[in-house]
Amino acid sequence: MAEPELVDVVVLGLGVGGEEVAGRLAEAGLVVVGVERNLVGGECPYWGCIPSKMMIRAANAVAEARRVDTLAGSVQVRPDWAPVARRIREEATDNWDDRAAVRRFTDKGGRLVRGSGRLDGPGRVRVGDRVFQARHGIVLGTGTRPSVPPLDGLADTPYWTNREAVEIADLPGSLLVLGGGAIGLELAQVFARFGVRVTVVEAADRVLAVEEPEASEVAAAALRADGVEIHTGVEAARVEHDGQGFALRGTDGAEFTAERLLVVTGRRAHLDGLGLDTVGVAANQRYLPVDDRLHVADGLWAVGDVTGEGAFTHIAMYQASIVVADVLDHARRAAGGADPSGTASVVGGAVGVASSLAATGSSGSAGSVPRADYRALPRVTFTDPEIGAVGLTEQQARERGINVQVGFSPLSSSTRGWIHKTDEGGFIKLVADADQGVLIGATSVGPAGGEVLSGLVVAVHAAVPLAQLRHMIYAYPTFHRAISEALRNLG
Ligand SMILES: Cc1cc2nc3c(=O)[nH]c(=O)nc-3n(C[C@H](O)[C@H](O)[C@H](O)COP(=O)(O)OP(=O)(O)OC[C@H]3O[C@@H](n4cnc5c(N)ncnc54)[C@H](O)[C@@H]3O)c2cc1C
Ligand SMILES: NC(=O)c1ccc[n+]([C@@H]2O[C@H](COP(=O)([O-])OP(=O)(O)OC[C@H]3O[C@@H](n4cnc5c(N)ncnc54)[C@H](O)[C@@H]3O)[C@@H](O)[C@H]2O)c1
Repeated sequence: MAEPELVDVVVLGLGVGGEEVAGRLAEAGLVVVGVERNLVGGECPYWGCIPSKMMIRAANAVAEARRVDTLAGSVQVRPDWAPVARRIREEATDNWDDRAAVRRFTDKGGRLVRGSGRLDGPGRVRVGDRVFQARHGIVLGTGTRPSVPPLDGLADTPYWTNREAVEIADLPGSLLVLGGGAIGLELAQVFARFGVRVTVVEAADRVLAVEEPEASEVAAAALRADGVEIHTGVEAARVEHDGQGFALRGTDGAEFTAERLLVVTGRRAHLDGLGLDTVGVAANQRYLPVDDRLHVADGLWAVGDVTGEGAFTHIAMYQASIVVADVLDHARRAAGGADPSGTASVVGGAVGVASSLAATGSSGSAGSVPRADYRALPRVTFTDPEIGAVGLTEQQARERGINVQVGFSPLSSSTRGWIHKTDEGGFIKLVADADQGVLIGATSVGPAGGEVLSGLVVAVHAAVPLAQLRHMIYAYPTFHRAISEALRNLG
């Protein structure tokens, strides 16, 4: 067996969260090995947020141009996928090549080990026949993969996941989308706006079922207006592919056909084959349970989608800053004692950083390491209109026994909504804790729903008293001014 190589920290998986942790710890002077088996940067830049938002930007340009017909005369729009595919290939993903990301990491002092890593006992990671012993800890940021339902016939067909959908050079004539969640809705609207005949099949009784029912209604109506067929409450039973196209049959016998099938029915964490059992952590869990400093076990942290705290890039980045502060804190405290391994110079780097952080009050002692707080977790589904939400939905708040007040205001009744002609709908919905006198959740749907959300995130995060929110000045005529009306309607 190879002699273990002694390092400070090993980060397994260099997606959004892992790369951030590994890069910042390396910049802080620790000896950091980052292990990545695919592309440094992970799902978001190559097959997730960035290319999908480029697709959305293009599709929204098409839709906005068509709105000229209602507002300003007439235009003829002939959508073409070629510039979108080219932009994704050349600008977003560098043809799915991570050389720039690798350089970004190694320039910070990190060491990249390409391969599939697994835990090999406490503090140890194995990558092929190389073994690393991490003095200060291991961080797991292995992300997720599509969770594909075990439907009869599906496995043997050339179905798409988000990866194939993002990589296409040519559009299909028709597309079945299995799953009406965030990915399904965003991509369904894009393809429909480029002329693809799109059908969404969703098992729950509404699309985007995790958000407010009013948001689901607006999203469904907007997609239908773009020509998308939506079938909710349909349990898929089996799939067939005859070389030309797909047929999807529901348990009720309904059949849907299309040239292509996109399966976007959620994600599952990469935990199998990670060697979790070698450190006493159960491997058969859906996610890795973590505490508020992202600890999984002694000397073991997790970051990003694997934690199950919300599969969003901003959650991975938020958690990463906590992990960085906590690992540096551990390194500083370890350096305060004896240095059995004799890598004092490396630890000296960590001590330097940790103590200077302590001096500025931003980290450095256990008490000042920030703790994760997800009360004001924001999420935005980038359909048009955008669906922004923060904190609890009305139903979640009621299920917690909170004395709930709800305020609602349709965008169409605000001056800006009326001027804009928000035919696709939009609204502000507020969920307040009447006893505490603060907002605990909010939804903002509209042409700039994700941007309008920011003020509501501050309100929930900082528990700004309702009285103070009511006596704020909201610029006229903005979309966000609808918040003041929703506040007036709280009851
Ligand atoms: C289509 C789509 C659109 C999205 N849009 C948005 C959006 O608009 N906004 C948003 O906030 N979020 C969005 N997301 C979610 C976002 O992409 C994820 O939340 C984010 O990528 C999570 O980062 P992560 O570091 O946890 O994992 P990942 O990005 O999945 O990275 C994990 C990395 O670990 C590697 N890995 C796994 N196992 C091992 C192993 N054993 N050894 C070595 N390497 C390993 C993988 O190869 C991968 O590179 C979207 C996702 C998808 C699929
Ligand atoms: N804008 C963003 O921030 C953004 C965009 C895309 C994805 N994401 C992240 O990625 C995650 C995964 O997205 P997703 O859309 O794959 O998952 P999701 O969990 O959001 O939605 C999956 C949908 O598929 C449905 N479904 C599951 N099994 C089914 C079946 N057998 N038949 C029919 N429907 C079925 C579910 O009821 C659900 O509505 C999201 O939860 C989100 O965290 C974020």
